Amino acid sequence: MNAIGTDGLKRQAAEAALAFVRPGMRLGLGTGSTAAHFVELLGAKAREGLELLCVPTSEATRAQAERCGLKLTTLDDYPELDLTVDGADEFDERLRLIKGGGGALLREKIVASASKRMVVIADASKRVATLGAFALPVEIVPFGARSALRRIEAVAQEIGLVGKAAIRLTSQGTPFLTDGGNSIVDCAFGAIPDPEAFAQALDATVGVIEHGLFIGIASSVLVASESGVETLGESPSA
Ligand SMILES: O=C(CO)[C@H](O)[C@H](O)COP(=O)(O)O
Repeated sequence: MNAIGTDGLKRQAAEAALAFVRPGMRLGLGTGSTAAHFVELLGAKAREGLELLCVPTSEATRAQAERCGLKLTTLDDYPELDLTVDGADEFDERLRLIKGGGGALLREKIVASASKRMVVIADASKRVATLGAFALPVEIVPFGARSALRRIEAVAQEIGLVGKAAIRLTSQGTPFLTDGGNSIVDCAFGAIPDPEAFAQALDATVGVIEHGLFIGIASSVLVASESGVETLGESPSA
């Protein structure tokens, strides 16, 4: 535990992301505890008169954004967004991410991919040399979930990844379902030396809807540590 605390660092990263926001922007709002700080800060700006239109990446974020007084829209009305700000479970020096710890990876990837820029906000504990210490979430169709899980293990093994994959459960022991009504498989395969190869293999696996490897999507990562907020990738003025 550091002096500021993890939550304080998340807040600092969220504050730094405000520098990327301009009046009139169409914004994607991420999901999770770090993104929640950003939504709260953005809500305060909106109440001061900043005009924005926002697309939430989950029902939880939608509810928070509504409470904060942010104006919401959809990708159907605005298929292209200016900016998405979201958290991550892990990131590396090439701005590759693991996301989906909160189970929102599908909408998060759709919204981020529809955005000109994706700014990731994180405390420094999320920074890794090699992705994979955090079990990779993979969203699958609930029908035949155990078969999909076996296929995921098999394609992982083909590229040298071995470990345990498990269908995510709630704290009550019932199957966890995403906002879209799908299941999540958490893949604890350890270090993923070639995330591109694993992403490609998962993309081609029957039953897989989407996975939490975000490659070539993030344009910046704002990393908060005791020594301040470091910007990896593009700065606000880019
Ligand atoms: O991908 C996510 C949700 O699906 C989150 O961004 C990720 O889990 C990080 O969460 P937190 O900011 O609470 O650490």
